[in-house]
Amino acid sequence: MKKIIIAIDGFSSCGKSTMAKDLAKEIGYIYIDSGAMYRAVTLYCLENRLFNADGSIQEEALRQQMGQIQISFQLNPETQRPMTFLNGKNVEERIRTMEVSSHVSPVAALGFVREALVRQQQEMGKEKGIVMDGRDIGTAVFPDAELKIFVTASAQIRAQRRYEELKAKGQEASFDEILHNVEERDRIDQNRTVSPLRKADDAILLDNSEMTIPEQKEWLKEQFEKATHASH
Ligand SMILES: Nc1ncnc2c1ncn2[C@@H]1O[C@H](COP(=O)(O)OP(=O)(O)O)[C@@H](O)[C@H]1O
Ligand SMILES: Nc1ccn([C@@H]2O[C@H](COP(=O)(O)OP(=O)(O)O)[C@@H](O)[C@H]2O)c(=O)n1
Repeated sequence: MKKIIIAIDGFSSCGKSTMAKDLAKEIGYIYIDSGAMYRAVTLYCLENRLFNADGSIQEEALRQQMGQIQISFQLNPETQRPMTFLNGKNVEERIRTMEVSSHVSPVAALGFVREALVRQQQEMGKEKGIVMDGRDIGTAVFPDAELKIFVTASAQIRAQRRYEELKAKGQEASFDEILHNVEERDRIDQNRTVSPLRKADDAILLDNSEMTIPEQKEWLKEQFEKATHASH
């Protein structure tokens, strides 16, 4: 069967990666978490002190150093989940911290950062057979993707899901801090000039507020079967 490109965009912490990973595993596609790439660049900025005291970014320094930021993914054999590597170091844990979450959106709003990462993302998908989740996959990275999903859920539910995720990792953070970060990131992501977060006209909208993980997995598989069946 012809391999396609599947783009899963949407708001922070609604379950995009979970759905994308589950489907990719089931149909034997590559899975790419584009958000992890923006988080890795943000971690690089934190580790190389490219943030000023007021939280702004030393943009020129970062632009000069973009060529030295190598991001790659390796599958964790135990969990079958991808691990994110920054310049050869496994940073999967660190990129998920609230420190990175509270710095990533301004980094992701920089045009030269987006150009560099989108080029890499498009390279990864050139053979198709890929599921990629993020904010601009169906609008900017793969506008011709054969299947586009846009996921949303109430901010409260999304914050609750992230709260439980961090708690399970032993990264305790207050629900209010997480809710604020989720809403703040969505506001910045939707209002930036470069590739703002928005639903592609041909994307299928899913509000998974009331859906369980198995239900959303089933729903996505059905969309995939329709898309590949229709494309014969
Ligand atoms: N439908 C759902 N119901 C409850 N929890 C969910 C659901 N989908 C995902 N989750 C959980 O919510 C957290 C965030 O999911 P994730 O896939 O990382 O979201 P995103 O990729 O949109 O940020 C994870 O802990 C995940 O297990
Ligand atoms: N394709 C993408 C993916 C993420 N991002 C940025 O990276 C941040 C983190 O993305 P993420 O998918 O890891 O965030 P969560 O939805 O997991 O909280 C987002 O808030 C965006 O600012 C982006 O601009 N474009």
